[in-house]
Amino acid sequence: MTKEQFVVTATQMRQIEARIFTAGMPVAALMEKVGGLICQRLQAIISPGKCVGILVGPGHNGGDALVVARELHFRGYQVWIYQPFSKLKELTSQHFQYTQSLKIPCYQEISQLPSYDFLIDGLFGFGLEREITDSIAAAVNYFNHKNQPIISIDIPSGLHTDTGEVLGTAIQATYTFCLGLWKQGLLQEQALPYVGKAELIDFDIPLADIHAVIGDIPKIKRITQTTALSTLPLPRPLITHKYKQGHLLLICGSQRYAGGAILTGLGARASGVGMLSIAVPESLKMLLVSQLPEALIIGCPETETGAIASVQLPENIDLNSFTAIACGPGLTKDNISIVPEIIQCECPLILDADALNILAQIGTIPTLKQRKSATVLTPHTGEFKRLFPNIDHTDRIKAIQTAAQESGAIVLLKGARTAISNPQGNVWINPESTPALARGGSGDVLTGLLGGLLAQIMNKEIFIEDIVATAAWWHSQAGILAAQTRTELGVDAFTLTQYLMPVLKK
Ligand SMILES: NC(=O)C1=CN([C@@H]2O[C@H](COP(=O)(O)OP(=O)(O)OC[C@H]3O[C@@H](n4cnc5c(N)ncnc54)[C@H](O)[C@@H]3O)[C@@H](O)[C@H]2O)[C@@H](O)CC1
Ligand SMILES: [K+]
Repeated sequence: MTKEQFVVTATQMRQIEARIFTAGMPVAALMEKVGGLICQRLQAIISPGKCVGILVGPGHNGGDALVVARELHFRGYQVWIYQPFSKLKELTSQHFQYTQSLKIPCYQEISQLPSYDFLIDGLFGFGLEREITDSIAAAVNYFNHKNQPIISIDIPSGLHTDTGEVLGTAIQATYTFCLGLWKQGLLQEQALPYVGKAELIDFDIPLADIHAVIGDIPKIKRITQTTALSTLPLPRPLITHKYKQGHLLLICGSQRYAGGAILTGLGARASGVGMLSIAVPESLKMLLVSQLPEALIIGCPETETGAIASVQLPENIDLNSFTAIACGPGLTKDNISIVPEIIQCECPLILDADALNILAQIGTIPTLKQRKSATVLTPHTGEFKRLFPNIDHTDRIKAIQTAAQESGAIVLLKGARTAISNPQGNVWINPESTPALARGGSGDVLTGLLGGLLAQIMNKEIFIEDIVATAAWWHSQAGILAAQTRTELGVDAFTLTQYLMPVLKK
């Protein structure tokens, strides 16, 4: 595993740190090393001679900031320090004393501060334990309103290290240099407006110490390009045929939402699945044939309102003929009997969109308990709340762990930081996405893509959860690539499907 994949809480980081110190690494030496690495990155961002304000807190986050202040001072930057605390931790205090002997200007009141080009935020790191209040809160708000770039050391001051919640107020960083290992809070959706561009500063924590604290197989992992591309493109043997490369059944669409079926189909197409069958209301059949000529389109009897009344498969085929089924996009809730019918299948099943709304209506847990094989639920926040009304979702990671455990399903909670949990509580977080994907139909594309990937892994040694994580990564990377070429407003769901392949070619 690479360091980029690990995610830690404040407690875990403290335990890892303690192991390194117990093993003999001097605390001051580590701070010096970290400060030096931060400086190297800063010099690439801030040109020489610029004025840099350094915000110094009472703990070791402030200590890091003081090492940075001293180094930038010697590298020819105009540095000043804002340090409003009466009591500092010992090491921090020593560094502070030295910066004062160097005559680096220091201020305690924001009213006295000179102007600046950049700000380095070393107020609080993972030691923040309560809300920021009073004059410190006022200072944080003052710096945020200045609209000058801020670089936060470890985590924007004011964010909860684990949940990403704002404790009182928080620095809105332009960049966050996360130290050593990714802090869980930086990957939580609510932290996003504060984190800016986040990068990891690796300071050589021994793998043995990481594993000793978070286990051999970490509970929470960041999805990275390396992990995603370890399964993509799915390998194909030289001698094979279409049915050996997966047979996916999509159950989707209605007269009201015909486009959802097409987009789901196009997502599935991009997965490379060997055979694609799509069950839609009979009246949509020709439309689907014209859009997806390679797919077997199954016209189903429809309700008066134009929804699928029942899934009628061709002769010699039943639900167990497929290697995966995905159900939901564009279904409507007009016929709720469709979900109890589909969950009888013995292959992996994805439930999305209206299939989730129906599931919420008929009872999530008792319905899913009847399933014998894997189920993947792909709700957005609104659907999640309907499915699991009793689960507090302030901490999205905890929420999906609880949901997955209660339901026995793999839960993929969509959002700016899509997160996935399996019933054992193992979590995968997608660390990169784009608001360009906040658009009708983009979830349908994900369902098709995921379905197609799931259908193909049956005889391969790939875990379902890993392929779910891969699908989330692939989908968001396609959105990012499309937004880069077409702007954030140019990524409609159809366009998105056209950028899935280029992600892999890149
Ligand atoms: N984990 C590691 O291995 C390393 C950690 N380092 C730095 O050390 C930091 C953690 O240092 P600390 O544990 O000293 O913690 P912090 O520097 O995050 O701050 C803790 C201090 O702030 C005070 N405090 C907490 N909440 C407050 C509030 N709301 N208002 C006012 N005061 C408050 C605490 O009493 C304590 O004195 C990391 O974030 C990182 O920057 C680095 O120096 C090097 C290596
Ligand atoms: K900070």
